[in-house]
Amino acid sequence: MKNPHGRFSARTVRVKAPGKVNVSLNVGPLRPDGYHSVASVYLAVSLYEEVAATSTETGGITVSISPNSTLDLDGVDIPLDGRNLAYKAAAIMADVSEQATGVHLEITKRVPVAGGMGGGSADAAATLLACDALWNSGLSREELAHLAAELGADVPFSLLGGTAVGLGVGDELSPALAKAQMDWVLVCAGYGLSTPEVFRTLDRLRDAEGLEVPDPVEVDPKILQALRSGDPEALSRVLINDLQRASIDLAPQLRDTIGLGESNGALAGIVSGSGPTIALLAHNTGSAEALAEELRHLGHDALAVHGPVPGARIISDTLL
Ligand SMILES: C[C@@](CO)(OP(=O)(O)O)[C@H](O)COP(=O)(O)OP(=O)(O)OC[C@H]1O[C@@H](n2ccc(N)nc2=O)[C@H](O)[C@@H]1O
Ligand SMILES: Nc1ncnc2c1ncn2[C@@H]1O[C@H](COP(=O)(O)OP(=O)(O)O)[C@@H](O)[C@H]1O
Repeated sequence: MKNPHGRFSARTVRVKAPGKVNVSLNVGPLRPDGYHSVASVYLAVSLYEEVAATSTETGGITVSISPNSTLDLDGVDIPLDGRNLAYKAAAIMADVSEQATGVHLEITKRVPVAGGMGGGSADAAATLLACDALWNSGLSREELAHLAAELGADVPFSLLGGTAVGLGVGDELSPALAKAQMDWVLVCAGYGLSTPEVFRTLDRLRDAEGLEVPDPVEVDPKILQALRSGDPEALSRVLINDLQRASIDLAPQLRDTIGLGESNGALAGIVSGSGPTIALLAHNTGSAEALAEELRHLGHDALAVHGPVPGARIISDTLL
């Protein structure tokens, strides 16, 4: 953007986007495109990534990680080049924006990396929205969701937020009703699991059993009833994640973490997405905070969160 003196003036748009927990995740067969058909109920939770997109005069896309990130990123591999999901999001927005400039993306990481909570997807969703504002692209939410689906199966949900059923590869979303806030404790592992490897492990375990894989996959209506009624006890009885056995096959200690949470008052525990983050459902906010405190006392990285929360949104827009 040019100021009244014809000089370039930079602008920063800051967007926050939530991580997610899969309250249910049913996995169908492997499709010819390398993806699995899924039926999932997504819940956006109060752990947010932030992306600050600043226009630059030099052109090109650069990415950095903010020192305000709350994660311990020592030894964690986050590519800062064209493999970064935020970079990819800015690149596809630049392709469709007449007023695209160069852009620097500063990412504040709070969602565990390769944790099964869609942190990279949240960065991509936040970047789509930030670049749309920065470059006055004027895309509708629907058009942004379409671009989001090109970036990854989980990206459209981080744009939408709330509670939603995801079909297809998880990108065909329909909002679901949730009457009340649900309280959870996230237990973060100090390592990541690769999503494709977890899916491959599930296929291997299923092949060895020789049982038929459900096709098409469907969401259990009891999940939606429990969310509609806002009853955490009812929800705790129907949580399901088909990937959980594969994540536990790769990281057997996850079973103990779920057991520890349940023996310390959680209603139920589940692996979030492909893991290794464990999501423990609590009775209410007070019991979630007490459980997180107890697990931290026992040496775990535990955090109380709630959901549903809204999807990606702009938090500031500043001319520098
Ligand atoms: C498992 C889930 C559950 O919400 O989340 P995470 O645990 O990654 O957060 C998602 O399905 C992950 O979504 P996302 O992380 O966006 O996946 P993508 O980047 O699109 O795909 C990475 C790889 O995962 C596998 N994949 C992903 C989605 C899907 N429905 N079937 C698959 O088989 C494919 O091998 C694909 O190449
Ligand atoms: N912006 C990003 N943040 C984190 N990881 C990213 C990002 N862009 C690309 N990646 C790569 O994607 C992998 C999975 O990322 P992430 O979204 O954190 O996990 P998950 O798919 O389990 O939710 C990481 O291991 C990393 O190599």
